[in-house]
Amino acid sequence: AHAWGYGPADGPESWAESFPIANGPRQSPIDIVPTQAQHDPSLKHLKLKYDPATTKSILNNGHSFQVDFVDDDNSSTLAGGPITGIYRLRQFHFHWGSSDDKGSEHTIAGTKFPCELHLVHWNTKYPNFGEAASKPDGLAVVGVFLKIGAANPRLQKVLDALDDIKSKGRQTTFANFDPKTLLPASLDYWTYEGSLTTPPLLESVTWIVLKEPISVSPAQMAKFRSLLFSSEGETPCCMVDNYRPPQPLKGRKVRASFK
Ligand SMILES: NS(=O)(=O)c1ccc(C(=O)NCc2cc(F)ccc2F)cc1
Ligand SMILES: [Zn+2]
Repeated sequence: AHAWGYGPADGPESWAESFPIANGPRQSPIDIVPTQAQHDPSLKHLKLKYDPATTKSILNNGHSFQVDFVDDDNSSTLAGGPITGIYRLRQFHFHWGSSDDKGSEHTIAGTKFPCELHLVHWNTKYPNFGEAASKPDGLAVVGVFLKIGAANPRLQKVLDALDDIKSKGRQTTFANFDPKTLLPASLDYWTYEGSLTTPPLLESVTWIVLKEPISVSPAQMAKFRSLLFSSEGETPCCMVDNYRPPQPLKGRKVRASFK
């Protein structure tokens, strides 16, 4: 079985043993260098349409926690931006650190943020998420940085559900949540062709990383860090530092939607 994690024995430095694509040509995350990104005036604005009624559940999957959405119709979709066609929202999740000086997967000119949100969408030209995940244009993930500041009331609704999913495998219903409330005022973004940042590391993701972060308070970060990687009954292991470090750009261009 491909048991992987973020520890010294099963972490990002050893993923290539089971997932050789880890050393592939379009791996994620990357360090985004704003001065080297090229403004592309042909990039469209992002069109996000999310229906809170599609919210299904919240799950601790042992690597992060995710809010899952019903994706059997086009109620919650992403279009425009660098992508062609319509992509359906499947789930969103986060990556974070054991302290506020690290935790994000993408970095901006070497700057790490304490947390990063990923909204995962799949291309409706394919029959389902699993099929789409194996195609070069199959997925689109919107990344949003979180920076330490005032408490974020919209985030709090998600964090209040974490007490019910403390350990790996725990899942509970979660309803009527609008992920748009987690987005910053500006939808300016950088975009590049990349991969899933966790095994199976498939090179099927068009990354759309928003320039403007949203806020999170130190107390709210403590809530993220109260989750466990471990299952109930196992030796408790805090869910922290569940981020992959930046990967080689290998000649890829990063485009900016803004000047
Ligand atoms: N951090 S990230 O946004 O890049 C990311 C997004 C989704 C997944 C995922 O769905 N994994 C499970 C999974 C992957 C598959 F490729 C097929 C099925 C499946 F469940 C992994 C990483
Ligand atoms: Zn992610």
